Amino acid sequence: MSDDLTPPGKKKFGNVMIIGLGMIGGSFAKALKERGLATLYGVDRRESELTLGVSTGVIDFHGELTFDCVSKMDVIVLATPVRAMESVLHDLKPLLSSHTLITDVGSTKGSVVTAAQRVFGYMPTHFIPGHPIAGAEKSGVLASNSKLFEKHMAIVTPLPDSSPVLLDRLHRLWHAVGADVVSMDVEHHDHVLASSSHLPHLLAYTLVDALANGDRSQDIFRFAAGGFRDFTRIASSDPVMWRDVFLANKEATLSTLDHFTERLADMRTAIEQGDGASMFGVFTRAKSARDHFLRLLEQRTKGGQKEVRPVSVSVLPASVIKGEVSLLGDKSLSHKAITIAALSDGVSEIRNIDLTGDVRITTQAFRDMGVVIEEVAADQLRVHGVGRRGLKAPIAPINVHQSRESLYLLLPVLAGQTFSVSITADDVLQQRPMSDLFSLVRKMGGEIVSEVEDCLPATLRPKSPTNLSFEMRSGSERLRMAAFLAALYSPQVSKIKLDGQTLSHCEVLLRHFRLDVKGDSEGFELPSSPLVGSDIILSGDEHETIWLVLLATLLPGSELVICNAGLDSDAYALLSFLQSIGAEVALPSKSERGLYEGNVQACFAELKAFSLTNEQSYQFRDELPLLCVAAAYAKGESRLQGINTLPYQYEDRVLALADALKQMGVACRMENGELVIAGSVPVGGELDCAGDDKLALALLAIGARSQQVVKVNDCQKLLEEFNELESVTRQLGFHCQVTK
Ligand SMILES: NC(=O)C1=CN([C@@H]2O[C@H](COP(=O)(O)OP(=O)(O)OC[C@H]3O[C@@H](n4cnc5c(N)ncnc54)[C@H](O)[C@@H]3O)[C@@H](O)[C@H]2O)C=CC1
Ligand SMILES: O=C(O)C(=O)Cc1ccc(O)cc1
Repeated sequence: MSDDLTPPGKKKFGNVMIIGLGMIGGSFAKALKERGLATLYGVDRRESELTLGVSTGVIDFHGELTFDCVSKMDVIVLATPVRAMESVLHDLKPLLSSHTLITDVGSTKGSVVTAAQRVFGYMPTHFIPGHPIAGAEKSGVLASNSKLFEKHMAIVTPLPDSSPVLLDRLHRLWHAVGADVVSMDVEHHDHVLASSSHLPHLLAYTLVDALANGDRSQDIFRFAAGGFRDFTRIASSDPVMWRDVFLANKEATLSTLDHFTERLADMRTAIEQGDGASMFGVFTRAKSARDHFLRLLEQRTKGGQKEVRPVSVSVLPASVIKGEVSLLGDKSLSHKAITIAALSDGVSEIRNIDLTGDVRITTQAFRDMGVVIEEVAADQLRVHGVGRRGLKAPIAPINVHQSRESLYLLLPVLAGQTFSVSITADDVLQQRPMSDLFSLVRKMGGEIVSEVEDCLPATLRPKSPTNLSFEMRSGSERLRMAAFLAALYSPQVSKIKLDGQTLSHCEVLLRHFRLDVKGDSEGFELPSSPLVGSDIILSGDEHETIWLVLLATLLPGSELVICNAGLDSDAYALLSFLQSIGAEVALPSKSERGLYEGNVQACFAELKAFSLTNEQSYQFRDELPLLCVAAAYAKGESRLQGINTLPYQYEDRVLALADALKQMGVACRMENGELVIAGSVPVGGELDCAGDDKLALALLAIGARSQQVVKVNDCQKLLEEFNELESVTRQLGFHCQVTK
């Protein structure tokens, strides 16, 4: 019978007996009872716990280990200390029938399975062990809490012969009290828990005992600060329970204790020798690992739901842009700089770096693989590079969450390491084919396996690398950087053929870190030589630069100077195109590094209508929404060809912008894949960017000279990507007002 089809009059899980009505048994009973899911019977060797159990509403009835009582149970839960379970099973054996699910909550699993095998001579199919990963340092039925298991994990450790129907019931039971259920094999469970739970309890008990019995114990406890209290809370746990755990999980505890003892000895040596660098390395890695772990835990306990508060941004018309600004480095450049610095030999200082949003994901991934990364200031990092092959195997899969940028940088780097590693992502990025990237990894000679072809999650296995020869079929800057990183692992020289964009930040960055990248618009040759740690100041965000230039062009009276521009050839070409249609823009000249670096200046100018060829539409695909706004304010009819041949995400964005223009009273239409926009003054009003930051900036630009205020909704992503929006616009004297 399925547990969901409960007959009328019977509770969902029927009769449940808890043997050992202490803190955990009591909490489980209370959770089921409060939810009306079962009739609860308690058994305990202490009568007082049962009486308290009934009077505080934790259970319905005293139970008994008699045939009459046991045979009517649907579920029996063993919740005594682990070493008492064998004698309980012994008492139960003659009373049991195979329809009853027997499970336990013990902190060790191997010993419970062995106990059952000793009692029954085999592992009964209806005994399926379990373990909630929730608890406290308290004990006894009065400490029970019906919410204890909510949003915590419950591990089940089925054996090959376990009854599938009863296993399903066990899952449902834990799920019903709010736990997330995971399945694990017994041996793995005991090793993992030995490290994550048993060792910390051992250390806490030993520390308190060592200090309590030392010479200065009075003062040590008198002057103990919060750290001591935090570290030793679990030394108040029940001694019987923990003695049983260490007797029951001897081998796994010894192995994690040995590993820890070695690391403690290293730390002792570091202190003895005054080796601050080693200490610093351990402390930074540990801090970042713990911060990361706490963030994950917080996400889990919040049910994985980040609270998203809708944000709108309004641009107030009749403003001007006046003044000088420096912009923060863009996020994609920030990801790249961290990656290259981590793979360099030696220390790099990166300034003007954007450390917000998903840049943290790339940073964390390298920290998880042993790179020490210090946050010197809000926009400055010091990266202690470990060399191209110096990363250490992470203890868990690398998770890129929702960041494609992190994924494209990390995958080729991981494929070049000598260890096996898995890489995963949040649901939105999982199961999305990324054939270009996976094929790049295979071209480097890497082995990558995934359940769904060319999708995450995936596992990389070390293989001997081959010389990379890669032809880019798109102008994607992300893939270009991925290919350059892949080239770092070729035995000799790599060749990368390009399609489009002559100069990008990718090769400029690599050259800055002393890699001799040779190449031109056709393609590149990269040597297999080390990267050298270097200091760098990242130039200002190009997309924000172009947006500000457009605003200055549209707003009469504007005079804008952006001091720290660093334009690649596409950004330079786009600003030159704006010049060609009438914009008054002064551009910096080419620096030695090949970028156009220095000041960009702009002031008001009247724009002429223009035509974009198919090729130009593709080249400017990232900035097409801004060009559509330019067309809306230009005199005459502009034509943008080849919109229907763009990759779908760019086409969608242009079409969304065309809709917004229509809504603002600007005439535009599609004619054979060509977008035609007739310049006129937009009306103003409320628009929605559907969470797209690039679209949001363009929609705000529509409001530059509109008749009424333009308010753009759904701007959370925009503020995440351009978190200086308010401060920069305020500094330049025009107002973007953020409302939550
Ligand atoms: N305390 C915690 O945070 C967690 C404990 N566990 C596991 O849960 C089990 C119970 O732990 P707690 O509830 O914390 O302990 P507890 O001390 O609060 O409860 C244990 C109960 O078992 C009873 N008991 C002992 N021997 C018995 C026997 N032979 N027959 C009948 N009753 C007997 C005791 O009288 C007591 O009421 C242990 O196996 C422990 O490893 C699992 C997860 C968390
Ligand atoms: O009190 C705490 O922080 C714990 O660690 C609780 C705990 C104790 C034992 C377990 O098997 C599982 C969880």
